[in-house]
Amino acid sequence: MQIDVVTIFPEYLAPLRAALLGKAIDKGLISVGVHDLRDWTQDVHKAVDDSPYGGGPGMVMKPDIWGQALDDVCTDSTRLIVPTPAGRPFTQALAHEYASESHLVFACGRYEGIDQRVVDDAARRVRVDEVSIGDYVLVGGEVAVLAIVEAVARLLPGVLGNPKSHAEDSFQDGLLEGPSYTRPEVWRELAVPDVLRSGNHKLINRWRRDQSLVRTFERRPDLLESLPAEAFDKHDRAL
Ligand SMILES: COC(=O)COc1cccc(COC(=O)c2cn[nH]c2)c1
Repeated sequence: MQIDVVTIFPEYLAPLRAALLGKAIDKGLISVGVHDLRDWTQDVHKAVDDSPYGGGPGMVMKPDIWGQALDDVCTDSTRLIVPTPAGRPFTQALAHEYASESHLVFACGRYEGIDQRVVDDAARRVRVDEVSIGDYVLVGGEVAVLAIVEAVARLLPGVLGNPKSHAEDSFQDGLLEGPSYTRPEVWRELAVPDVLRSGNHKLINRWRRDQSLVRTFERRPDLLESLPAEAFDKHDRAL
């Protein structure tokens, strides 16, 4: 998979080459290109933003600069992803979709955002997703790109040590992951739940499922509502 990121802060993307992703890059599973948007400016001030039409605070990123950058970086098979607070939610399902793409391009917005015509024009040639990683406002898209790229890269075969660990991902069965424990058996007078040391895997799986359901009900009831009825067996309903 080829990943390209266009940003005015290329150094912000340095962590992409560290650790997990660094290994994936070394193995040739992913190749990452980081491009400085200012490389496409012609003026001495390398201006990338201007005042918003209609007035209002802040600045908007200029369409002409972005247009040239995306013309050079995108290809017909590109999936263009623009992190924005106004985007549709980035979810584990979308991470799986992105993991099957051959070329992801990320456009990092700053200030009050990118002139909307950049997205509208790009959508004439490539698939464009404006996605949100959460209901809060960051200063720019770079941090969101780090989060999205990590969520996608870990799904690629060969990137994670243990391929089975996706199967137990939170959201994999639409529920939140329950609590996990490791040695010691008692720590600061807190003991590991007995069932986990029983060796009875039928009971253990049942207990883990119950923990997931209770945690999801308590923390993310919205996730329960979006699950079909057949997702719950008779024991679940008894909870
Ligand atoms: C068309 O897209 C744009 O104009 C994007 O512009 C901006 C402007 C400011 C900040 C950001 C970064 O994204 C977030 O803050 C964000 C994403 N998820 N949750 C918060 C992007």
